Amino acid sequence: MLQFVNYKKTYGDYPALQIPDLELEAGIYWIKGVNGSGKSTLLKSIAGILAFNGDIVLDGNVSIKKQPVGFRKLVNFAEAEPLFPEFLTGAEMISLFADAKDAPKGQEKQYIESMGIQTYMERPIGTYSSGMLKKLSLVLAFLGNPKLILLDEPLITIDTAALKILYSWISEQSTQHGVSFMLSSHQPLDADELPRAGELLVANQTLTING
Ligand SMILES: Nc1ncnc2c1ncn2[C@@H]1O[C@H](COP(=O)(O)OP(=O)(O)OP(=O)(O)O)[C@@H](O)[C@H]1O
Repeated sequence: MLQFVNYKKTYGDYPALQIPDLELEAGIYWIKGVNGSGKSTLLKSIAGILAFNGDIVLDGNVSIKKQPVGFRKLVNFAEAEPLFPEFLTGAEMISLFADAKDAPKGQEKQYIESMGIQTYMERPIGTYSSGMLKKLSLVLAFLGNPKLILLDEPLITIDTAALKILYSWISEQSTQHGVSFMLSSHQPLDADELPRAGELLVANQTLTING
């Protein structure tokens, strides 16, 4: 599903993360690692928002370097602490993302209703609490027809009801549409909800498949 080719990310002189050739099968992955090990660096690189050396290739033929636009249409990303323009409403933000991701018309409706965020869709994002913001960012990450969804710390700030809904979306997209997921989290994923999740460890400035 995802191939790393001589991947290397440095911040100035600091070698943050280096991945020799590695291929990940389709599936759901829990990215583990201590603070500062490089989890966000990894996810932001795959999301195409951080420059790096080497290449990342999706499904054997879509290279982030050679087909950056096509790659980004197939890979969605929710940041750990999302920042959106405060003057836009949630509905406007969703409309922007839906356009950019070529989302089927009306696709957002089921996610908005299921997450229960319809009551504040018309309010400016600047008035949202951190949990409301997180729920909006999770809805955005599911729009379009992604092959891979990257979720940085998705378990923080949302309430337990929202967490259950998120797990159900992940299971459904994974089993019914073959979407892969990479989730960074300091807490273990719920093994009852995502029984087949694999583990990736970010440590010693590299990424390894754990176990
Ligand atoms: N913009 C930056 N400039 C310089 N160094 C950075 C920058 N962003 C991250 N780093 C460094 O890269 C390393 C990896 O950071 P990263 O944010 O990817 O870690 P993380 O595993 O996501 O951490 P956490 O669990 O605390 O969120 C850290 O040593 C960090 O100091």
